[in-house]
Amino acid sequence: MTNHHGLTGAHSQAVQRPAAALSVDSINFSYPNGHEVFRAFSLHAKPGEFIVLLGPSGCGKTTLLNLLSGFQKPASGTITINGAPVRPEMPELGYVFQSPQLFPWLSVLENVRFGLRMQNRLNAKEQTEKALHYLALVGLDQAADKLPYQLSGGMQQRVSLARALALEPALLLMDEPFAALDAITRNNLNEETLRLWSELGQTVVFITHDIDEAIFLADRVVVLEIAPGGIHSELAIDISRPRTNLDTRKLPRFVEYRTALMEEISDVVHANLSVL
Ligand SMILES: Nc1ncnc2c1ncn2[C@@H]1O[C@H](COP(=O)(O)OP(=O)(O)OP(=O)(O)O)[C@@H](O)[C@H]1O
Repeated sequence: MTNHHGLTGAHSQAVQRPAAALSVDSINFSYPNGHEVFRAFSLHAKPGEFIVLLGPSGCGKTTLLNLLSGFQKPASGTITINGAPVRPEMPELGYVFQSPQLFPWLSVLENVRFGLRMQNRLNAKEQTEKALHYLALVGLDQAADKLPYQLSGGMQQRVSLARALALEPALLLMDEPFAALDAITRNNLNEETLRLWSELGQTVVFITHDIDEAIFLADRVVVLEIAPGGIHSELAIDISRPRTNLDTRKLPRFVEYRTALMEEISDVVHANLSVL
């Protein structure tokens, strides 16, 4: 596909890092005020696995993502990506946050190019080409010259997904990326996320408190305890891929998983009513 930037778009380049193995081994973490969030917590993701962390508010999901990305350090224990201790500037890491966090004064294209520019990756023409490639993958190459305010919330979150993917991360950390969107847009972006993941193959750690979203996306759903806790339970999602909103969400097995996870979350909440 050639666009008015005179550059080729989707499917012109498919340079991917291999997916990352993530190991969290027996970490302990408390905030400076003494609030303990993790005690001897461990989590492992295989390369290419799609893990969803599910838990009620306050169980430590965001804290865990900050630890996984190296922004916070555990007091003890280790977190490694492909065997190397995690650091925020690792090229293997990509992030998508709950709000798109786009620069309002930069075009959509420049927002997606931004990380490549900051990391001095590629020359200017190649950066633009790569940005357009990932914009095309999220269906927004035609919006390259628009400013963020000209896009809907869902489109802005697509741009932020393209920005993360343009760095070709081996581990993509997604912190409730679609929580602020309406249900229809969220379902569409769930489908979009799976399509991109099946194409690009990175390891994904996705945080949500939405049970249906967790089942739809995951290879494995990890239910977290209220802090200070650990893993309450895990559920392998044995539903074939590709998954689509129309077909997958009505499967009897999907409904069984939903009931099972509602019970797990209810256990977590009822065991901790005093702290919620
Ligand atoms: N800077 C901080 N200092 C002290 N305690 C904190 C700090 N940030 C978070 N906490 C506490 O740590 C626990 C975990 O917080 P965290 O934000 O990771 O939970 P969460 O599961 O992401 O919640 P939510 O779904 O509401 O965002 C909570 O009890 C929270 O009050």
